[in-house]
Amino acid sequence: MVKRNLAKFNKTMGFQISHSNRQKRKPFLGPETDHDNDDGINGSVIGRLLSPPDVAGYASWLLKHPSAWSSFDSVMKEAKGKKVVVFLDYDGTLSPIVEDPDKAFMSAEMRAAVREVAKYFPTSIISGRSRDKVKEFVQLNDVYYAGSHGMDIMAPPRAVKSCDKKGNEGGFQPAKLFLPAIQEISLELEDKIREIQGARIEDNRFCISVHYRQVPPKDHRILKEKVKSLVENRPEFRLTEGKMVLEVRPSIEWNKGDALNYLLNTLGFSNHAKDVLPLYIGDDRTDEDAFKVIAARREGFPIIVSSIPKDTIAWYSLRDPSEVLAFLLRLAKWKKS
Ligand SMILES: O=P(O)(O)OC[C@H]1O[C@H](O[C@H]2O[C@H](CO)[C@@H](O)[C@H](O)[C@H]2O)[C@H](O)[C@@H](O)[C@@H]1O
Repeated sequence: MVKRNLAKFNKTMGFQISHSNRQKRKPFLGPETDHDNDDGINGSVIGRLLSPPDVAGYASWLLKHPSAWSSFDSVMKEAKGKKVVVFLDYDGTLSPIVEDPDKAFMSAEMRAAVREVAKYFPTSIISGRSRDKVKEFVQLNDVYYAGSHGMDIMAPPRAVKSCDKKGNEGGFQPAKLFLPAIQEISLELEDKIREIQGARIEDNRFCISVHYRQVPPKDHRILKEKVKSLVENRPEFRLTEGKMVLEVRPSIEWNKGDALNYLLNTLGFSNHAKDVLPLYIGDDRTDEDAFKVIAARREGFPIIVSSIPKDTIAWYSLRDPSEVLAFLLRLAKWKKS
């Protein structure tokens, strides 16, 4: 049985897989109650040993979300003669998930790969981090940056079409009016979680992350309850969950999917243009909003980064940031040749 599962797994990894999931996609089921164990921290490398049940589960998940790497040639056939526009998430996609959010550095190889991709395709990074922070990590000029889950967008000067009231070229900040309230709730959160060992707050400008990766598991529930109760009393905010992080954000209808559409427009591509194929790579729940936008277009490449089976509407998958790196290099090479 184990042998058969392993053989199936190898076959799945090695051969091209049909993309029949595109017709039979399951809807995204929304946030689960706990999101503690799905990020493969310390395990997110190619060649990680999977236990037999993992192997079988991952192999059958791969049939629904084929590897964008293994099926590269057939996937990219669709892109011939069309304009591919690249969107990348940061944490868990361009950098591995690490204990300390301040140390989620991107490797020099990954930076070079993104630089190479940006030479051939319009490229944007859409992150939950503050825009300044993600730019500090990425250190590239020729890409667009959208921070705070898309609530803080800045285009590079070469593609800019518009200025905001202060003359900031290409700037778009739909949650600007919330800034004073965000600062207030940030102080309240600090106060609420002060006593919980390991809990930390990250100021992402238009949203706030409450991290619990370093909180002892016995205290997770209490931390979540404290944050939830605070947000429940502030209707101008809502709560989303990421990888061992709670994210407090303004209750506006704006997410990574809206940012993707905004950037497509800024680049001069109509949202419905048939010759434009958005490619989005991301690993977390907030990335599902961007996958949803691509799925609604029925064309493009929504790619989830995961080394374990998970609920997603992405059509394709990559195991971890090292596969993302390999995929990006191949994408640039494909265009070059
Ligand atoms: O949209 P993203 O770029 O993926 O940002 C989402 C959150 O990523 C960061 O937190 C996650 O990565 C950390 C570093 O690996 C890890 O320690 C943490 O547990 C993860 O949740 C970032 O720190 C958050 O502010 C972002 O919202």
